[in-house]
Amino acid sequence: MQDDPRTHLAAAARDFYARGWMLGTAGNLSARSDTDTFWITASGRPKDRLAAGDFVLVDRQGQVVQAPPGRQPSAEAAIHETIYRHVPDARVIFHVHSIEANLCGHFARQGRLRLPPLEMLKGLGVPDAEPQVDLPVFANHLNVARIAEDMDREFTGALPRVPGALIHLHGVTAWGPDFLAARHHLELLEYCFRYLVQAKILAIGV
Ligand SMILES: CSCCC(=O)C(=O)COP(=O)(O)O
Ligand SMILES: [Zn+2]
Repeated sequence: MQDDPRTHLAAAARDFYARGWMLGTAGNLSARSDTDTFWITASGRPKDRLAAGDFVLVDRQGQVVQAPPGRQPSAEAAIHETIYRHVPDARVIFHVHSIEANLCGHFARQGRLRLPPLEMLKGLGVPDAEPQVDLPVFANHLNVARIAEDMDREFTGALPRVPGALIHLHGVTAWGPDFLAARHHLELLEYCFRYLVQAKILAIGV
């Protein structure tokens, strides 16, 4: 059970819940296996107390392979499926709803949020001296399939330079090749969001 991805996902969810990023059942987490299936949180479950019965196994077409009674996959599973399809080394995906991520959506221009040129960007795979890096920002649609379609279109053109994407007035999604890397990527993006909000309050140009 120790190496069961569901155990790692539940631990990550408790951590993110404690940070205020997964309140009121918000967010969803997934981990891909070698067999082209992924475990994803069931829809509408409280993220501070996930158990094995709160995860659904789905295939790359979004079809349910294994589900505990009464559980449906996250309503946002199509977004995870889209990311796994486009990003070959993404094996873990974390989607959370922080206040700062949602405030930062207001700073986006033309579907892009310019990240602050911080040393921290190295942890997102950007080693440049004076980085000029944008995070893609997608419109939030009631129909999640439309968000996934927008992401599919964008990622078909080019993958983002950093392992993440923002959905306006909704939350951020970050990914990585393993649990630790995905968590670091999420933490670094959330750090950037906090920085941008504080910089705005202090009227510091970024
Ligand atoms: C209360 S959060 C609204 C839905 C959402 O955006 C989310 O991340 C959780 O949806 P899920 O179906 O994965 O529970
Ligand atoms: Zn969400």
